[in-house]
Amino acid sequence: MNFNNKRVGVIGAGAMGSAMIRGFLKAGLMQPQDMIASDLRDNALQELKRSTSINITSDNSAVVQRSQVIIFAVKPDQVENTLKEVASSITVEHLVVSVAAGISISTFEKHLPSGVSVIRVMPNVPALIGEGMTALALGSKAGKDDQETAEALFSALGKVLTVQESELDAVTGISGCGPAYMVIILEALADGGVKMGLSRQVALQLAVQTMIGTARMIQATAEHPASLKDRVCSPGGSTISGVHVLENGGLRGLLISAVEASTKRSGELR
Ligand SMILES: NC(=O)C1=CN([C@@H]2O[C@H](COP(=O)(O)OP(=O)(O)OC[C@H]3O[C@@H](n4cnc5c(N)ncnc54)[C@H](O)[C@@H]3O)[C@@H](O)[C@H]2O)C=CC1
Ligand SMILES: O=C(O)[C@@H]1CCC=N1
Repeated sequence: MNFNNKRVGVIGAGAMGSAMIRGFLKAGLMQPQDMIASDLRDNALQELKRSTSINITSDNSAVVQRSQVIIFAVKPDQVENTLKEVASSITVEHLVVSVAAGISISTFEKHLPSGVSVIRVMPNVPALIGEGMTALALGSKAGKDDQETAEALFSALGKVLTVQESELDAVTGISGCGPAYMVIILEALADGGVKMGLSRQVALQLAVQTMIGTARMIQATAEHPASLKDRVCSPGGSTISGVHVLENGGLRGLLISAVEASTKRSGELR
């Protein structure tokens, strides 16, 4: 079986490239023989081959030749070189997908033969376990079929939204970068528990399940976060004492500034 009779190739098998590959396989969307990945690092490719059995190559053009959907997952500063290397062998039969932060659709369209469909997406690392968040934006040549292909591909990795390309830097600032913010919060909550005498293992388990449970509850009920906070804060109780410390420390302002900084930085990468 392969995905809608389309073979998928990934150029750049690093953190995000390999998370997507593993996510597609885990979701049963395609079989290992229908996937190919290229990278400059032989050890990364060998490890991917060992753990997933997908096809690997050090030759980016082999990915183009053997795939209908080509996902560019190299660092933003490597996109242009990689694109120039393979652009002439890409045809209108291909769908080009880029996950590179900040690299515009027009950069791709400028280098590719005219008529090639491009979709720019911003996934995140929880794609690895099917809990990803992906936003996608359509290039000028991408049609309904291309959108459906990309949505089917990325919905195997979690939730998918279609947005305007102009919104993708802000998407990057929240969900692209967000896993790093979330684990910093988790680690710090666990540190608090350790400071108060809990074992690291117990403290982390408490923090993780609290984050999952709270997020799932907001997702399931669409309750406003402030209303849930109010329900947890008993009058004169322990939560409001902790909330006071967070407000004094400016946690909200810090998180807003973090999203703003990531969004701006993403915009500088193009
Ligand atoms: N790490 C993350 O959480 C997310 C990353 N992204 C985007 O994904 C892309 C990749 O990021 P990461 O996976 O974090 O970086 P990474 O450094 O882990 O992976 C990039 C891979 O590309 C390979 N590479 C470099 N030049 C190459 C070339 N010419 N041909 C083939 N392979 C080449 C590298 O050896 C490396 O394995 C970036 O554009 C980033 O903006 C998007 C969303 C989330
Ligand atoms: O840090 C970065 O630039 C990439 C984009 C989103 C997550 N990681």
